[in-house]
Amino acid sequence: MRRRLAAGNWKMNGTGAALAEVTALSGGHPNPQVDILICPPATLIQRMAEVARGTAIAVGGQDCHKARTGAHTGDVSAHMLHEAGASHVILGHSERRTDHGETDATVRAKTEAALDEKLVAIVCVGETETQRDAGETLSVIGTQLQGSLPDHGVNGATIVIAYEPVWAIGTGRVPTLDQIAEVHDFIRAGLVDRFGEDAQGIRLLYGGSVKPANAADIFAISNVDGALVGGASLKAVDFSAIISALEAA
Ligand SMILES: O=C[C@H](O)COP(=O)(O)O
Repeated sequence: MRRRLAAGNWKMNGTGAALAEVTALSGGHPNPQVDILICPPATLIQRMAEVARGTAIAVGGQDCHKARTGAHTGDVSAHMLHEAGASHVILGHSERRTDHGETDATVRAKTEAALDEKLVAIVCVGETETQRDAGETLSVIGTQLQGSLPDHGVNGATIVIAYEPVWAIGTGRVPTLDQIAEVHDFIRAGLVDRFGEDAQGIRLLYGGSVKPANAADIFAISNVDGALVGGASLKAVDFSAIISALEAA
């Protein structure tokens, strides 16, 4: 049985004042029936880890470099994230793929670096609207998965997959429940085909305009084990409602 996961991606939002949201969230969920993760900007990871210590909230990064140390101005390594108190890292988010030209090979190298540091890697995949309209969704997802995941060390304790249709991120548009189910079933089958029965333990998150109002319907879908939430994770009141929906699913 996979323990469900509510993950918040704060993206480039949040300064010190936002740590109050973590305190509010932990107060509302002292003993949650699901895992809760927040991935703040790198500048807040250490402080958030201190605020979250002793609570049920885990803290993660939004990216890492493939190298452990070195001359890479502006980058943060998996080793540094771990040392700052992170237990997870989001990799291959479509905003990284677009803004920073990250390829599947880049994501794979970063995933290997994360696993080396015992960070859980949340590997993101998703099609653009053009690709969906062209009927390419499953082939795009399959290619991204094949290229972004290492051949070894992939199981439910090390990897989470987030399916995020690019056109649904921050737009208020959400695929139909059948469309989400189709992709999640496809991802599960592909993971089991490549990694064997261990892949049954890998959690699959849906991401893209998840809100309190649509969370319950999405969480009722087979092979949806939680969500990667952007905008609605910034305020404890919204994220809390999504967590409660996941607990009830
Ligand atoms: O990582 C999170 C996703 O990009 C979803 O963002 P959103 O919930 O604001 O659409």
